[in-house]
Amino acid sequence: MSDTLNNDSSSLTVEELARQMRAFQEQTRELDAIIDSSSDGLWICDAEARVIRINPASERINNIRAGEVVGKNMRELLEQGFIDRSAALEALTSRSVVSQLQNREGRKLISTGTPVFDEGGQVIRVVVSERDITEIDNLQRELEEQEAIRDQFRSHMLEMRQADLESRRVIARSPAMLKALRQALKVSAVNSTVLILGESGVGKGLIADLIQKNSSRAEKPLIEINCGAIPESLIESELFGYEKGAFTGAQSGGKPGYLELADGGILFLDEIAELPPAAQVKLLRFLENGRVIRLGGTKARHLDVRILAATHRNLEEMVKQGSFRLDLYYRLNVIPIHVPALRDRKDCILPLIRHYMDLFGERDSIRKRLTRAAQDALLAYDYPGNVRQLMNICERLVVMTEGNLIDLKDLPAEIAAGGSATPGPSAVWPEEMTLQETLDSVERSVLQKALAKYGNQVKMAEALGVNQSTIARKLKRHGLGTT
Ligand SMILES: Nc1ncnc2c1ncn2[C@@H]1O[C@H](COP(=O)(O)OP(=O)(O)OP(=O)(O)O)[C@@H](O)[C@H]1O
Repeated sequence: MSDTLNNDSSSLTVEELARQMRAFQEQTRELDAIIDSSSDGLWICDAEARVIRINPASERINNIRAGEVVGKNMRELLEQGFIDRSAALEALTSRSVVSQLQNREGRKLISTGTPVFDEGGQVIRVVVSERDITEIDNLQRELEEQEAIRDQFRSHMLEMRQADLESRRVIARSPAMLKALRQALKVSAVNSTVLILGESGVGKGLIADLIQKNSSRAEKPLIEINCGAIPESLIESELFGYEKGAFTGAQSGGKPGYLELADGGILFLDEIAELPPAAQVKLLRFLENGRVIRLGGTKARHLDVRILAATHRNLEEMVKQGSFRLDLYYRLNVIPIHVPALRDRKDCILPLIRHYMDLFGERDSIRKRLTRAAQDALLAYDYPGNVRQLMNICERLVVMTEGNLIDLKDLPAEIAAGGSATPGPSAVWPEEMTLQETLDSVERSVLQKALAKYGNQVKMAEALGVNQSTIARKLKRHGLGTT
């Protein structure tokens, strides 16, 4: 004891031993914490493949308690069918890192066995880590299913569009619409980019179809995409395609974009004003050099695609406001075609109504006619939704009206109101007229309208709420004749 106390070197050794012991205990605690907190399962086996330890994640993943396997040999566990493959055994045999895909308790695991060597090169341990990839696998499958659905939807849309095209006829009577059609036919023959402008529902899509049908690319599909309907995050990959692994969820083999699909044909970019800025840049590049690089790729593909674009927005105004690129606007606006609003081509209204009433009537085997009053009201209406709205009105009238004759009362209220409205007394007082003169003028105008509508005094009296003798007297005074 005194030796130890008096001998400096031996007392140092004791302290050093104690310090080393503390350090060792600390390291062991640290190691325990790492092993126990790992979300991957860990198995530690000795050189004979006997299980020394498993961590809580492994207990969870395999649904076992450590006590059930610790002390047992992996060969034993394999024989008992407890596991179907052992990464530990293979790592021991091959003396190298081994990864295996395993199915356990309905879950998918990746097990990696790593041999641990001593200084002499002898294997002293094998550490096996297990990762549960069931969720990742499910997500991957879901993604692939989503992609497949999207592809199906895409080809379905193309098929529907093809069928739709075959049943479409362009009705045009007014000079402005005939001019637009002539322009469309003229540009069909060339390969220039065309920008089709006009309000929503005027028939811009129909003009694009007409150009395609009469072009040298008629045998190739017209691929149409609505730039406003594709989510902003997808539009670039949809348009330009992507290479394998370009982003999370990308199909493993990569995918061609609509531009590639339209190679040799025509791509119709509807609602072009909604194209996000990054896609605007890429489209401009394509229009300049005819080349496309898929997302995540490096290889440029040369494509022969004619571009038709359409919008109901004022692109010039958007350029001024900085929301649309001027250079792209110039590239697209090589040949602009303006499709007039329906209210600016009243001559087209009745032929369109006839066409659609026949079409829907034929479809449902119903034949209906419009009264004169209903026709007048339909002619006087403004059609903010243009031909698309007129089409819907016709369908509703054919399907919903009782009997074969469609009258004013059968029309939607906003249209009937416009048609039946006899102008009320003018709110503006013409200053050169006396009150009596103004009243007389209004009375005359009302009588004229009622006369035109009913044609006889009895019905006029009924409609205007006076007796027939009053009507006769007033007609005489205004010099208006009746039966
Ligand atoms: N002149 C026409 N003759 C017959 N049908 C027409 C005519 N113009 C438009 N239509 C029909 O009206 C509907 C709307 O037309 P279209 O989709 O071409 O309009 P749009 O201007 O492209 O509309 P949006 O800007 O909303 O895309 C279509 O069903 C189309 O067949």
